[in-house]
Amino acid sequence: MQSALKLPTKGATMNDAFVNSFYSTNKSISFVMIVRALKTSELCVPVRTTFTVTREVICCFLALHTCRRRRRISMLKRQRRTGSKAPEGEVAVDKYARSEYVIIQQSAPRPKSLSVALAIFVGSCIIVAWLLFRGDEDNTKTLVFQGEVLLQPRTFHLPCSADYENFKRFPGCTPQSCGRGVTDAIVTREEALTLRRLAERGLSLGGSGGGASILDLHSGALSMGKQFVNIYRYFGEQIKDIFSEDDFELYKEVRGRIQREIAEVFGLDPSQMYLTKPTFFSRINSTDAKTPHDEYWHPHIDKVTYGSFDYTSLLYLSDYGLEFGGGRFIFMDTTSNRTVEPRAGRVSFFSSASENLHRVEKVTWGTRYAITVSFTCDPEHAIADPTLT
Ligand SMILES: O=C(O)CCC(=O)C(=O)O
Ligand SMILES: [Fe+2]
Repeated sequence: MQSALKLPTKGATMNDAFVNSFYSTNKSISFVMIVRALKTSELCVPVRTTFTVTREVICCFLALHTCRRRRRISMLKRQRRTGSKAPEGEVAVDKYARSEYVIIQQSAPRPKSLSVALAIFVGSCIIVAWLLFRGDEDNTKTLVFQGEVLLQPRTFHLPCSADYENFKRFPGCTPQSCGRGVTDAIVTREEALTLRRLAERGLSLGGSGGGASILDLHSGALSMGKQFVNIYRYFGEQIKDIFSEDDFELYKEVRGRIQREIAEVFGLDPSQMYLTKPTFFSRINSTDAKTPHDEYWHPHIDKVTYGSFDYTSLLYLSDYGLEFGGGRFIFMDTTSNRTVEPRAGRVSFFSSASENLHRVEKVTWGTRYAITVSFTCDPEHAIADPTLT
């Protein structure tokens, strides 16, 4: 934000120089550079907002202080000229009083404007902190913002639910410790956009009449109106004009990276984890649902909904807030909701039982693309990576 505030440089005090440097586009001062870097970087919006607000407050503070000081200096000069006595509390202007830099030794109590500026500064900080850290009415907090870039996984550990006791245990895979994680470091934006083009091409062959369409490359299931068709059967050899071997290779490669990341975070043996079904691309827009298949927003537990899941991962292929509104992923914890804002290339993963009850917000505008990639510990539920042949 470029402010109109521009103090004259002639006769400037130290504060003038400092204030001007905040707003100068030419002078290089490290703080200005940092602020500018923050503005253009992909750091989260609240951080940028905090910096902007703080910068504005500091500038107001300095400007106020400078005005006050100038008033006092001109008053002292006037008193010298007219020979009148300085008021109680004011002190001498030193021998450089007529030069450009004026140093005043203050014995007077702190001027009122300083206290006011300080109060404004502290008040603004409190308001900004409140805006940043308050929850919504339903106590919703954001785990990861779209504008953040997580170069290290952000992980959260949770006690495992009792659900796992009802299933056979597989050493090296069955969750000992449960939780969730998000990372932007294992799939690049370019890879995500390539996969999104694959989803767009595939889904353009069909698509639900409601807001949610899926394409499952493994089973071939594609939403079509109010039902599903099998793309491999329906389109036969034609499918090779739509998808390439490279597309399937990329899918396999990305799936492998996600598997290794989950294994690392949960302390598992990746060779004991298997891809399971369903594993599918989703495309969601704001069209009203026509069938229950379109109702993606209901709270659910993946292990209950899909049976074989032990670990769920979601690879997002589009950006929340830029390409669609709504559509945030919400973990529904006992006393609060935690959201993940989708970002192209972002991978969110979690243990699939009831410690991770979740839902997706309704998409309010635009189109949201994602892939659900799921893993099981049970070799009987394993599926192979999808292939073209
Ligand atoms: O797309 C998402 O963010 C979540 C989808 C989901 O919950 C699921 O596929 O089970
Ligand atoms: Fe789910």
